[in-house]
Amino acid sequence: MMNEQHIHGIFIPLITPFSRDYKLDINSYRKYVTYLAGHDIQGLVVNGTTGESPTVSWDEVKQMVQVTQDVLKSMNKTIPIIIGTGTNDTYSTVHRTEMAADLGADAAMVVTPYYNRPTQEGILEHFRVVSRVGLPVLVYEIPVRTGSRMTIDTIRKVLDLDGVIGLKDSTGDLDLLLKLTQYETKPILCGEDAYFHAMLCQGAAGGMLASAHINIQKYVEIYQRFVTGDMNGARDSFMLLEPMIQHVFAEPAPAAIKWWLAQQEIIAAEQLRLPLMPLSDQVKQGLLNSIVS
Ligand SMILES: O=C(O)C1=N[C@H](C(=O)O)C[C@H](O)C1
Repeated sequence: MMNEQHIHGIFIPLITPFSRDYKLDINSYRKYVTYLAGHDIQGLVVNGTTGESPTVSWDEVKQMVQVTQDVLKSMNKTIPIIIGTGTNDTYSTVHRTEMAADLGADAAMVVTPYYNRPTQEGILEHFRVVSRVGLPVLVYEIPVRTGSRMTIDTIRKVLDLDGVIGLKDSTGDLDLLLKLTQYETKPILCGEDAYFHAMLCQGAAGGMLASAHINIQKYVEIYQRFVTGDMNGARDSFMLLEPMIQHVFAEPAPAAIKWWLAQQEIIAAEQLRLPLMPLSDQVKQGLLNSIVS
């Protein structure tokens, strides 16, 4: 299982490949995970936002986790597996976190509860109850999707919970990060791709970044340069990625990532589940033009 020391470097939020008839394409998934595991990454996340979690069943999650474990074992790799278990219902989140533990996950990623508009106290209680399951919890704050936002005081209290090992911060709020990292805090991962370099500068421990699919090695290199003190090199390399990142998120993710993976023949089809739609031709062209090697 993971602990705070494991939260650093580049984490890949996995897509869920579908066939043309919208079924889980497990053969593509196997090939895709084999490809990813060949890189110097610190974690794989099944059933995150990039995995289209609102449209994926638990049975499909289970199949993907088992294949991920098989692939890693056959490659003799020990990359932690994090499973997205968060919902807006505390008790179903507890149940899914228990099932994730049974599947052998190394941690659960739990999003701030959405839709029911809980109070700060309710959000804290949600994380308190889920953290007692015993599977380490990575808290996922993404107000643009959840419609609910933790105050700095709530984030500190949530991070103080025993079973919580860190935060994935997709707020894009550098001031928040600065306030958190001013004092001793559990590790914080950047979850807002365009801010990766800026967040490293403000004390982030790494990133969980869908855009890293396009050039994993480059992201690993930026992180390595940063932690070894080559600040200018890290910044210059990241600047070259920025136009690509803009295109990846120009339309709802993970359309661009799936399209690119299908182009590379890493997965068979770029298929998304509705209501997500395929990438437009305009963004495909922009993305191709913006990719640097
Ligand atoms: O899959 C995720 O988890 C990610 N979430 C962020 C989002 O949904 O906007 C972006 C990040 O690249 C990965």
